Amino acid sequence: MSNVIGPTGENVLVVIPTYNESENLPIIVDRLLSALAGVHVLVVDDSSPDGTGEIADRLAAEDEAGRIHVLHRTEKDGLGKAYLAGFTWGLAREYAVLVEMDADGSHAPEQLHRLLDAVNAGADLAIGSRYVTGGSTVNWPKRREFLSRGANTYARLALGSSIRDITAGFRAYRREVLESFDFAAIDSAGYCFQIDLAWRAVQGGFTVTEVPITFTERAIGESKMDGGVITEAFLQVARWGMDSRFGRSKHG
Ligand SMILES: Nc1nc2c(ncn2[C@@H]2O[C@H](COP(=O)(O)OP(=O)(O)O[C@H]3O[C@H](CO)[C@@H](O)[C@H](O)[C@@H]3O)[C@@H](O)[C@H]2O)c(=O)[nH]1
Repeated sequence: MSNVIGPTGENVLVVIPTYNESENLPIIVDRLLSALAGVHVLVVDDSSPDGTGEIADRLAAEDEAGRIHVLHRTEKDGLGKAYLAGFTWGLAREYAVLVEMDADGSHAPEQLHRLLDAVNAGADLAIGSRYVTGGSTVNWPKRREFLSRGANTYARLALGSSIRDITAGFRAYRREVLESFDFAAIDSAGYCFQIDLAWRAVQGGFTVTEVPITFTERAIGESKMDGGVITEAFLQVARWGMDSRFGRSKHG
């Protein structure tokens, strides 16, 4: 399979969802464009009260190369909906690969090339994984790691999937993978969106590869994880597991 990505990330759109990330956003965008000067960035902001959206607009105006774009949404509507809006924007343009990355520095832009290398080597979906050999977490509270590992074990068993870090939020999709999904049928709002899309890719017959990354707990701001996110993931995964066991519709 031919390389679709240029040496400094040309043809790649990095979608960054933001809610109250005013301090983190300038840092992450600077790190990203320093690491890979050829990528484009799309910030999807849900009218953050702390002014993240305005900061994103300023960063976009200041980047003479026109690599930074901003999508403003009217209210906080969950990670999944923010990504779907970002993907829709990206798929309407020429990008060959669309990347998911958090704004808070948990995902190191300096490691993005690992995901892009995997795509160039043939992966349709490359997942930056904490739970394969070489992957790790730094400063993550024990409670969060326990929850994350538990969610991954549960998803593996319920779905019969072999992906070690199916909840990971640092990943690169070939555009064809996203084009194959019916976005209108994707109703996962919170972090189970990550499981949802990875499972759709597996069921669609795409090649999913995990590459090791280091996940570092945010230094600034707060996680948006809450009880609703956990309950949604638990129920959705149970439903998808049953669907797949009983041969019902592909997904969702
Ligand atoms: N636009 C928008 N952005 C949001 C929303 N909720 C969260 N975000 C943004 O999504 C990113 C991840 O949110 P966090 O709240 O920082 O996530 P986390 O708790 O650190 O969770 C991480 O681990 C999860 C479990 O592995 C992952 O599923 C998740 O993607 C993320 O990597 C951040 O950039 C945050 O601002 C929302 O409703 N709308």
